[in-house]
Amino acid sequence: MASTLPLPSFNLEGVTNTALVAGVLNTLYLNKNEYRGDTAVVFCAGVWAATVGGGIYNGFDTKSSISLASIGLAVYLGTMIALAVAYRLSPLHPLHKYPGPFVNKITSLVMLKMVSTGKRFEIIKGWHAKYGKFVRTGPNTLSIASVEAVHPIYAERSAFDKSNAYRPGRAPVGGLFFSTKKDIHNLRRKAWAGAFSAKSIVGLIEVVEKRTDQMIQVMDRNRQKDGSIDMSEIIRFWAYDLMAEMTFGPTSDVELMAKGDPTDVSEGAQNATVVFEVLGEAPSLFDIAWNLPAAKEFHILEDTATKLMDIRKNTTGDDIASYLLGEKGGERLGDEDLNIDSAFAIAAGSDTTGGTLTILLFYLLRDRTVYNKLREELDAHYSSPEEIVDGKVLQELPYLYGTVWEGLRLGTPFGGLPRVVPQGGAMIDGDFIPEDIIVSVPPYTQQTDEAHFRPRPMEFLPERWSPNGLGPDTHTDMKAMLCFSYGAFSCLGRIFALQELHLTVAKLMLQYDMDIPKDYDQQKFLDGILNMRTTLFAHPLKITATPRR
Ligand code: HEM
Repeated sequence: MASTLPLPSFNLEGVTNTALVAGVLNTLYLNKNEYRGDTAVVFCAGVWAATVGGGIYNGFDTKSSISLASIGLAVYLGTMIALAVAYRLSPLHPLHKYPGPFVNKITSLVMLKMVSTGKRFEIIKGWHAKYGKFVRTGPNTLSIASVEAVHPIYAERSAFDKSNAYRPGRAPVGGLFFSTKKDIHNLRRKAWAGAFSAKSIVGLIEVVEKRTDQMIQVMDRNRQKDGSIDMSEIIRFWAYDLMAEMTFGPTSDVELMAKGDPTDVSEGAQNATVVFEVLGEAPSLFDIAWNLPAAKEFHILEDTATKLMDIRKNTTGDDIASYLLGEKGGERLGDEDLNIDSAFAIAAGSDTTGGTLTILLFYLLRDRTVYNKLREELDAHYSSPEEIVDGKVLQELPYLYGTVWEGLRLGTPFGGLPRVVPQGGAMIDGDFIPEDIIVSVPPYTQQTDEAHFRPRPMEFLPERWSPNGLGPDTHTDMKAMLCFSYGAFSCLGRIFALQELHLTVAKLMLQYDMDIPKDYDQQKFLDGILNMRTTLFAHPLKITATPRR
């Protein structure tokens, strides 16, 4: 092969040997050290350009120098890829004994592609059914379908840090959600905690009441000629308006229910969440993507939040911003952190609740027995939506409580909650897992497993949450519910979200006779649920809703 190249063989040999050695050394280095994707691209481009320059300097023509540099780069990258593949498949790899799809053991790009389908939740569940409790989902990642794994990974004091899947490309590190180290994250969480105290929640729930009343008006206004209403969009707009007001108080002018979404704030934010979720499987690619013109998309919500925060800074109020700005005591966050955290507040509370509510409504409306039982329970306590004055009391209504938890069980938007095994490794459900391995417990697999929820784990049956359950063989294991996660990084809005869902479902039920249109394709709706830390609905939910009085 060398004789066909227009290069003196000693140079070709020199370059290939150097590239080979560099490839071996770099593989050894990268096995223990992190690298940034964009830096790697710049490094390779720099070495390639320097080799071209060196060739020209040594008297070769440009074409020969480019060939020489390209061959060198190919040998360098080829060596690294070959060594990585050999190591990942060899018995020397710490995850060698764990089963999983063959190609997943070689490259994390398979997971990236799989996550981008929006069906990670179902695919992972299928893998656990095929391979068992521990599944090797990537070269260095394990999915562990086990209630025993939840404590060591998420809940204990020694629980693990978040993985690089949370590293937001090249964004300045910071922000509650994106702080991967527990100690740094703890400090930031303190700034937030007051916003969700029992006292603050009372004020926040008033916003839910007001916005849900507005949603009812919008539903009436947006009823189509055939009587149907597109609930996916209305719920998305409701959730964004609500969270923006909770975050910025009355200074928020995110009014999607009133004005629509001409600048695609809600879609842009959802797309950004999807990109974060997908590229989180290959953080080095995220570094590269961050520098591309398309990265504008990531910032639509942040730009909106920055503008609103600039206005909000000039006033005071009882909103989430008041805690981040240090108005209620505590330290004020720096400007960059304020912008990131306020954008995150809107995304964290809107897509999650909106997606869950949409899926909950679908299941509730399609089963008339479930629907009628809930209606009976609510009618026995209230004669109109206006009579509901305390969202907390609603959680004492057993059927409503079961309805909300079934919605959370089947509608959870988080596919995985990846964490890194700390130095020295850790015992997880009887297995010693070495340090630096990325582990996660898959929420949907756990929440729909017959071992934890029986009978009929795939069915929406609110009774399973009541004391008598679905009969003597009922098993409902709250510990298997990962929808809000556990421990240091768990959902701060959990108590609020539960009240919000109870209140909204109760108000809609008391306001309307609701149903799913006869010709609505229910299977298409289910097939179109795409979960990527946010829930996209490829086939929007349509319902009918006639005022009851
Ligand atoms: C059904 C609704 C919701 C679900 C299922 C949900 C679920 C979650 C989960 C699983 C996490 C942890 C994610 C991870 O570790 O990757 C999380 C974090 C968080 N959620 Fe929620 N959430 C919901 C609603 C809300 C609401 C309404 C708010 C605010 C009002 C909120 C605020 C937060 C915050 C601030 C965090 C970050 C906590 C931290 O990093 O310390 N969530 N949520």
